[in-house]
Amino acid sequence: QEHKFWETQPVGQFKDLGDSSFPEGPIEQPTPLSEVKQEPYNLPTLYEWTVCDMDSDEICNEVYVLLTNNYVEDDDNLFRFNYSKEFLRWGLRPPGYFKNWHIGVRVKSSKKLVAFITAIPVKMRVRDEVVQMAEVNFLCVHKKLRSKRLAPVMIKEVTRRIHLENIWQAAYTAGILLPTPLTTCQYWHRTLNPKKLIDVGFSRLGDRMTMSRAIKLYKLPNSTATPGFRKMEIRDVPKVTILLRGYLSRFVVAPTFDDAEVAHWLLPQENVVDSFVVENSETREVTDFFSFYTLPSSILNNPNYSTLKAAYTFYHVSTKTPLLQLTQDALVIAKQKEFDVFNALDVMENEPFLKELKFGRGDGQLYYYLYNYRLRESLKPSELGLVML
Ligand SMILES: CCCCCCCCCCCCCC(=O)CSCCNC(=O)CCNC(=O)[C@H](O)C(C)(C)COP(=O)(O)OP(=O)(O)OC[C@H]1O[C@@H](n2cnc3c(N)ncnc32)[C@H](O)[C@@H]1OP(=O)(O)O
Ligand SMILES: CCOC(=O)c1cnc2ccc(OC)cc2c1SCCC#N
Repeated sequence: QEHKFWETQPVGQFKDLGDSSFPEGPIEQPTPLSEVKQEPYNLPTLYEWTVCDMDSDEICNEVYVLLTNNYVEDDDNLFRFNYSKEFLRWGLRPPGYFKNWHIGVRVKSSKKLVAFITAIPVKMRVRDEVVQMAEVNFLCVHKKLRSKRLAPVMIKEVTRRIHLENIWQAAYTAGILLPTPLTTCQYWHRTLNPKKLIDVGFSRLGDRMTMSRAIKLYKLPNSTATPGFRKMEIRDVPKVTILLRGYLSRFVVAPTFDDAEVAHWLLPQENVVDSFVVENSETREVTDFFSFYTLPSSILNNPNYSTLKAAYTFYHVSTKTPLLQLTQDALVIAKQKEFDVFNALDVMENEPFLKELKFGRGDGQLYYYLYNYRLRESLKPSELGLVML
């Protein structure tokens, strides 16, 4: 099928699939910075570029409102992601971030924010190479401005600004198939509130499954089981950094985290990210770690519910406590915090515990992509150590 824009981009092309004669690595070489386009790409006349300063409560709110009404919906239009303002501030301002990579489009006359795209810097390891990349996310065009080829302009503009920082690779995900996925991942869902998921139409009662049986099926203990399981604190950062770096070195593609990045991404923040460590009471050693992030969704067209409270597994490391038990404890915490569902991708070593802990396979795929970087063949999800928001 035609990809008029993506055919022009340095990404693996569908026509080249199966041709393993290409070398692994960058597809295009860097351009001298003096040759990178200095001025922004042209927008249609009525629109103008704007930098969205996420420190400003007013602008952060405009971004929040645009995404709340126009961001990703599932195929059955049951849900639309409802990233919170504090989540957006967290996700978009990691150490070393660039304000002018938080790009908006406004209507010149009304100043209404009608489109958005972001990038953040990440040091990504691909096999044995650490490559400075950008993670591109939150691409959104207002529903009223769809199918006007605005997205390619947004993508070219964020690419230009990233190039100006002498960065030539990027990573991104999408729920749609584009040229050409690094890997294809599967969502899995662990029901915590069966009644609500049935009422909203996500889950169905099988013919032998009554509501009370469904509630019993998904019941969880009232407290965690692992001795030494506690909330992560700032004093844990150095040990968690060592644990996480060690664990992520197992995967073909994974981000590298220094202490500052672990502190940013993994220290608990209410309604944004929860993280736990297992500390051995004798040795004081931190042996395991688990985290999940909070991403609610608006429930569309339902008379009884407006919001789905969803937790998403983030990064975790198990060296002593079995991952199954660690995840079970995270489920217990999520249930205590009244999450309705606990979501996970089949990346890293997640697949084994998913089935054991009564996760159901979702019907949505998540495709991972690299920009301007070719791998000889696509990866299995278990070879990927990257979770994107
Ligand atoms: C070195 C640095 C490099 C940095 C850049 C790296 C690359 C970063 C890439 C971005 C990563 C973002 C990751 C991310 O944010 C996470 S995925 C979430 C994307 N956002 C949504 O789904 C929100 C709801 N949808 C919309 O707002 C619009 O439908 C969007 C804006 C999605 C498309 O607006 P539209 O009005 O529906 O469509 P046109 O403007 O007419 O444009 C159609 C063209 O856009 C291509 N398209 C559609 N959806 C795409 C998607 N999700 N990725 C990439 N490309 C996408 C499509 O294939 C076609 O090109 P083709 O003709 O070649 O097929
Ligand atoms: C109950 C299980 O489904 C979801 O949690 C959920 C919630 N909101 C969404 C909004 C947009 C959306 O667009 C693909 C999907 C969802 C999903 S399923 C895929 C995410 C996961 N796990």
